[in-house]
Amino acid sequence: MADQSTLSRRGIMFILSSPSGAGKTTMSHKLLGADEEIKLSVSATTRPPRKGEVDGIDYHFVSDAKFDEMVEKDDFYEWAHVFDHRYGTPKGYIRQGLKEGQDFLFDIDWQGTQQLYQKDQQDAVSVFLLPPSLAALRSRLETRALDSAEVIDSRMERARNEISHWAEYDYVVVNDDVDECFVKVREILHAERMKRTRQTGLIPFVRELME
Ligand SMILES: Nc1nc2c(ncn2[C@@H]2O[C@H](COP(=O)(O)OP(=O)(O)O)[C@@H](O)[C@H]2O)c(=O)[nH]1
Ligand SMILES: Nc1ncnc2c1ncn2[C@@H]1O[C@H](COP(=O)(O)OP(=O)(O)O)[C@@H](O)[C@H]1O
Repeated sequence: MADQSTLSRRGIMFILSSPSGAGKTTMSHKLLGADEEIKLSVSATTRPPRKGEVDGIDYHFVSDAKFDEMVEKDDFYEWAHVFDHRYGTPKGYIRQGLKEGQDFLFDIDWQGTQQLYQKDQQDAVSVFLLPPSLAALRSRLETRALDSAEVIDSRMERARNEISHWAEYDYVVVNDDVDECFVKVREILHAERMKRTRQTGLIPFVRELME
């Protein structure tokens, strides 16, 4: 007798986007800590590490020359210019992992989201986080205290442009209270795992059921 959790399914590319400071990193860390079935897709970036960020865990921090070389060798699933730097998703093990039922979490912007959808629509699920207000967004960037005033100003300028892409996402969640937002993000992931089209183990299960 199979119980549903043992039925095979395809993995999900679970994408979290938001304007900078709205809470993607916070939600990602909570999700990775609470859910054993999802792994972070670690991006490569030419941006310098922030205090507390670890190479290979938060990002692969690479030089401009190394990033050029990776683009040249077609090492990226997708890449984009964001702010003054480049960010990209290394191809690596993602395709194979999805086939084996591994879920991946992507903390990427709207440009990367569009590219992933073009490459693999069936496995992508995208969630856009909104701040409760622009004043709250600025205050979060200031409280995080990891960027200079100049960088914060440029991130606030970009916020309106990023927010304008909200309607391209499957789900939109307002991150007002952290815990409430996290419950919603988890519910989305749980429900998406149950989608009939992802559950490749259903056909043999139902066949056996009917015999
Ligand atoms: N397209 C794309 N965007 C990325 C990737 N990695 C990170 N980003 C986006 O780049 C932006 C800046 O990220 P970061 O410098 O870490 O600042 P944050 O917005 O405060 O987390 C965010 O919108 C990220 O979602 C990637 O691999 N591809
Ligand atoms: N719902 C929330 N209420 C108050 N502060 C929050 C909330 N969500 C995140 N934060 C704080 O806001 C700052 C920016 O969040 P972060 O997750 O780094 O955003 P992003 O990754 O989208 O740039 C962090 O200091 C984080 O602790």
